[in-house]
Amino acid sequence: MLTEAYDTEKYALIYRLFVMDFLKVNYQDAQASTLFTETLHQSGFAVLTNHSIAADTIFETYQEWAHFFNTPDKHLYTFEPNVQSGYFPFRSEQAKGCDRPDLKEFYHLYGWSQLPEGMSDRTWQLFHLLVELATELLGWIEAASPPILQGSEQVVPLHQMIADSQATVLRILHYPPLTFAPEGSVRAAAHEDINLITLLPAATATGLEICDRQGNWQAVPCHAGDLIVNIGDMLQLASQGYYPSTTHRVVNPVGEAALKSRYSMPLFLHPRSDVILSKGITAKDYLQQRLREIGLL
Ligand SMILES: O=C(O)CCC(=O)C(=O)O
Ligand SMILES: [Fe+2]
Repeated sequence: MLTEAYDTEKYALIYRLFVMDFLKVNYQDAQASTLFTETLHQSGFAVLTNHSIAADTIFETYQEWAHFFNTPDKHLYTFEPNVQSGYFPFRSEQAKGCDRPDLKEFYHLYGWSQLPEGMSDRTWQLFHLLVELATELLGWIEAASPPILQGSEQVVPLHQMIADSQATVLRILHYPPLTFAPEGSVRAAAHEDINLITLLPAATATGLEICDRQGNWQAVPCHAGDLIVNIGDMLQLASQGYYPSTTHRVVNPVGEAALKSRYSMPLFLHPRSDVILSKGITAKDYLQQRLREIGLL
């Protein structure tokens, strides 16, 4: 009887999610965790509104990084492949299976990295707020998961996967104005994220699209204050597909919009490198293989 009542309630929520309020979940809603985990299970993707991170903090962080990307000194921070921390110049990454580089430059900031000189600690504040929120959301995901994700002989529970992880990274991205011929490249070609979950505060411009279950590209609205959450391949693997990773891309703008930079800041929540994601595969081995595939190693 209990299961029946629960199922009816759950289906009402799913109905609300897909028919009335497409994939949006209000963090303050009493049923937020149920809605959130259900949409992630169905589509690997959710938009969180009314969450704890102030739009001003995000906007001011973008402003500081716009300044960084506009100075030649950024090259002093160029990353070393074995560390993967620092500045990644324009056209350094291409999506897995794609032979053309993306039209972006970015900076990778880990908990143990250094900020470029002269920057305030606002980015660190945002980093810690995002990690805190990501940890809470992963807790929701774990609680709503089938037993395999709550710990088994092979796989530890999700909250243990991220304990003391040094691999979580904030990627600050700049997509420059398209004042040149893109030669078949796009801002970010279709890909899936490598990590467990990604938290993506709304970018400064539209362009993000996700591939829905029918294989159609859907533009993701870009409202300041929204936080996009998607599942990455590591969680898809560890959950044996219960949480599917979402294919997404960033398309090239046309007209006036092409003359503007676009900034975005995904936080990639990673497990500790020794964590076993699936039989015989550690997070470290998995990540190394993927970094080679996208040209960063
Ligand atoms: O810029 C965006 O909106 C998305 C970036 C992204 O998908 C990535 O860097 O993995
Ligand atoms: Fe991505």
